[in-house]
Amino acid sequence: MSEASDMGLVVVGAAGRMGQTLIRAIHTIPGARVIGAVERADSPYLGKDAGELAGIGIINVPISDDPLPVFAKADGVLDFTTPASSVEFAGYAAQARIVHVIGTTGCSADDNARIAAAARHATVVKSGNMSLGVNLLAVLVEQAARALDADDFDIEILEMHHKHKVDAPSGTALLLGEAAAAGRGMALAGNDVRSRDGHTGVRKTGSIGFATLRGGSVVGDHSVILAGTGERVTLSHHAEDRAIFARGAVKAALWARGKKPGLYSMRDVLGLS
Ligand SMILES: NC(=O)C1=CN([C@@H]2O[C@H](COP(=O)(O)OP(=O)(O)OC[C@H]3O[C@@H](n4cnc5c(N)ncnc54)[C@H](OP(=O)(O)O)[C@@H]3O)[C@@H](O)[C@H]2O)C=CC1
Ligand SMILES: O=C(O)C1=N[C@H](C(=O)O)C[C@H](O)C1
Repeated sequence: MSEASDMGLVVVGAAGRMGQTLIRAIHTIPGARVIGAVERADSPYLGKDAGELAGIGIINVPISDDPLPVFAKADGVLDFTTPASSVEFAGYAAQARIVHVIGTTGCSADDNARIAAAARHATVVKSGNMSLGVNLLAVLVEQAARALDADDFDIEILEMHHKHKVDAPSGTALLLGEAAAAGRGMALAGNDVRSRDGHTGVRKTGSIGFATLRGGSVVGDHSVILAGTGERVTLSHHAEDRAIFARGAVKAALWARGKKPGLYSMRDVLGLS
């Protein structure tokens, strides 16, 4: 049963894997309701009911290709789409002065700068992973990296995702890399090794390596390995259901409602900062 005070949310990319998972999640969470659903102009799903597509029955929200009128009547937007689309949606969310939760990964430095600029007017929560478990893992990784010296322990990050994923390393792997770098008191940029092939030479002390696996239907597996001489510490997270990301995104939207414009992280939302 929805209330007049419920947060009205628009799901962009409503027909996608996360879009449909979000529609189902919002349906079960008190205080939020779906008031709009957006897809690309040439989507075969335009005009279809977003609830029916997501398998929860008709919710009287047709999928539209025109974000502006939908954003104008919304309190927030949940966005798991593509980097270019998220930059565009950030501009519209800023115009409408609403909450924008961004789960999209693979954003360039330029994309992130544009989103940060939009966050002067919109309340933006952006994270490479919206789950409680991964954000707790990031805190643990930071602590472990701080406790285990770079001269004694090498940090490698391994991730596996389904065969449809288009970006690498995953947003989560990069988030965990940032946490490890913060624990070591250094920047990730310039210390990351994103792939290895051929005669690479020996490992550079203090670098953070990434390895990417893709296949099948894996929702998302991440391991941070701290490898010493004669011992290894491995900190891992295994996502079994996309609902963990969707519930985190709705939690972020409800948390951000009424907060002043700015760029926030899931660590802020979860009180783990
Ligand atoms: N932060 C987190 O916790 C998580 C992040 N993600 C990230 O979310 C993103 C989406 O993942 P996933 O759902 O698997 O991908 P999908 O490809 O299944 O879904 C993306 C959807 O967005 C649509 N879309 C693309 N551009 C636009 C646009 N301009 N306007 C409206 N709709 C658009 C796509 O349509 P079309 O297919 O027609 O192009 C598609 O339906 C990825 O970057 C992924 O890494 C995923 C899970 C968790
Ligand atoms: O594309 C996905 O599916 C996922 N993407 C995010 C990432 O890049 O880390 C989060 C999650 O692992 C699923």
